[in-house]
Amino acid sequence: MADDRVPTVVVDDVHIVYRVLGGGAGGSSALSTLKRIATRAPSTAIREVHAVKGVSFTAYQGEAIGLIGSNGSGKSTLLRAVAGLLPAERGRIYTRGQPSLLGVNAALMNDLSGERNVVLGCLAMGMSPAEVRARTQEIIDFSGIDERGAFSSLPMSAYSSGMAARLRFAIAAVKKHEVLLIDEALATGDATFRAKSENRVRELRAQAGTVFLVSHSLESIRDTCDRTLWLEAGVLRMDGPTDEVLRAYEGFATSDR
Ligand SMILES: Nc1ncnc2c1ncn2[C@@H]1O[C@H](COP(=O)(O)OP(=O)(O)OP(=O)(O)O)[C@@H](O)[C@H]1O
Repeated sequence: MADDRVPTVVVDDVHIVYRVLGGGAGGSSALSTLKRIATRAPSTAIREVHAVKGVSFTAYQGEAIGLIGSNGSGKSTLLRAVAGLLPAERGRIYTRGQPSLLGVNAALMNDLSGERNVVLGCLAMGMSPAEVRARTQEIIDFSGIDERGAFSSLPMSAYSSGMAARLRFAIAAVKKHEVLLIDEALATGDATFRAKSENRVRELRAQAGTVFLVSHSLESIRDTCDRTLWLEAGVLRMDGPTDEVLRAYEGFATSDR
């Protein structure tokens, strides 16, 4: 059967390893350091964390893919690697266009007003100044930050974490992304905003992009994604239709492990 789907992300046997200073065997106390210097032994104070272990999958245009798994299973790490922010130790990641990572940590400037951050964020995403001017109000309205006062003219440092996350989401979601990576963004904000942002994810998906969503809210994943990847201890345990994967994951999460 001919496959006419367009691949947007190909992850081929990817391993990601963090190296942490000061966590190695042999200790990092003054005595062990002195011993090492005296014996000229190489420093052992680097510990490796093998966060993603041989993960492979292909994502296609028009798909919304959920990423689930226990705490520390490697979901955020994999997303950051797809965004090009972390190098793969082994294996390869191919992407169509530059994926945009929309995380709760997306960089905005705390000292600047929400409105100025909208302008900065849009320019950074490659929009023209005219386009930015035309869409600034729409972004602020979508974020809802002005619903309880003129917060858009206040510095971001005056925002609650939910308000800041909503503004970040509104900025990133205004643009059509070939590959949009969302890390827990939908978990922030209140129920009304969550419903709005879930709708926006559906729209982005309809515009033929690929959306990845990392969330601990299985409800969000169920409502937004038709395919789900389940990571456990860095290993891809299951990749398939959301309903099937969630059923297996729920069984795993409630069983005695
Ligand atoms: N900057 C870092 N340096 C060292 N180790 C890290 C770093 N970030 C994550 N890790 C480790 O990598 C592993 C995977 O972490 P990651 O944050 O990707 O998991 P996650 O599935 O997103 O977790 P959660 O559901 O808790 O957000 C964990 O063992 C974590 O301790």
